[in-house]
Amino acid sequence: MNRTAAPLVEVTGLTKRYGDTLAVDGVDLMVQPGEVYGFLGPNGAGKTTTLRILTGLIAPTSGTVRVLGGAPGQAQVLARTGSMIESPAFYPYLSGLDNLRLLAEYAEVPRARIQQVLELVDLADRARDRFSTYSLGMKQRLGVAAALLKDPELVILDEPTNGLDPAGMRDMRRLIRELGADGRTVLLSSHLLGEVQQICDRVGIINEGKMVAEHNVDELRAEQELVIRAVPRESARSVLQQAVGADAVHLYDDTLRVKAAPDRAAELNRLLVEAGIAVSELHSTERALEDVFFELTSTGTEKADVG
Ligand SMILES: Nc1ncnc2c1ncn2[C@@H]1O[C@H](COP(=O)(O)OP(=O)(O)OP(=O)(O)O)[C@@H](O)[C@H]1O
Repeated sequence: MNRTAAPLVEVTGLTKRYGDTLAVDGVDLMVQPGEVYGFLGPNGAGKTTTLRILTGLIAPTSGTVRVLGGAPGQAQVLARTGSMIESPAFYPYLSGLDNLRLLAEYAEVPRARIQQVLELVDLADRARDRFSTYSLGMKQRLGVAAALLKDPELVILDEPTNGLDPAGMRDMRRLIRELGADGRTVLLSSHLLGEVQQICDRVGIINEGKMVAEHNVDELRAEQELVIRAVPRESARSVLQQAVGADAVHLYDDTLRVKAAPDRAAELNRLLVEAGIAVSELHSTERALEDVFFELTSTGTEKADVG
């Protein structure tokens, strides 16, 4: 990630008011080149409103917004930005391919690019089928394909996995990770902490229009706990303490809780088994978004840019 280059998205003191509703309340947000940034918050937190402002669909009430060094909605900014805000609109009786052809013509994108984006989103095989026959996951992927037509530097996706079944979610997560690995900058919104943890480098948490925290995702991951049920328990505790440090292991009910990322589970399991300890349960705790909010808000509003 290039930290010295200018941020692709720079938002300061952003506010949007709808009548009496303050949908966005003084949000600061920076997205750096090459990062996958997750904008996380419950329904109604102000995510869609913020993304609509960033793509020039609506104007802010106050605050400054720079996207790719320009104002949102400017032609040269739009040319370098791909977005999918809410459900993408396509002609149901046209194929995915024909829908993309129309968009490519409008955006003056060479036709050869269409095949590339269809392959990127894994829709090449079904490209000639009518849009109306697509699963929701395929419809969303076509939306991402459309967003990628201009080969944009910045991709903005509003709740890209919303409403998808587990397989559809997995495909979409994989696709977004690929976009990030490709060096593209991605800003996505989600209400699912687990999803953001799997896809993003950094996460900004928004609640009731305000940014309550901004974190490097590795940090959030490090805060996760593994739950381990093993006998004899004291031997298990000492094996785990040797592996991850005494402070990172504690007893809760009749399980051991270990502050460690889920990807250490296999290694810890192996250490326990090698020490002759019987492990009957080992899983990571799914920290609910509400828990994270509770922790963040109970100690006052935190805003720490750790990127
Ligand atoms: N066009 C509008 N007119 C009036 N109020 C609106 C409008 N759009 C959004 N709001 C309100 O602004 C607040 C933030 O909505 P927003 O859609 O940005 O939240 P969100 O975090 O994207 O949630 P969701 O995932 O449910 O879309 C909500 O209280 C919503 O009701």
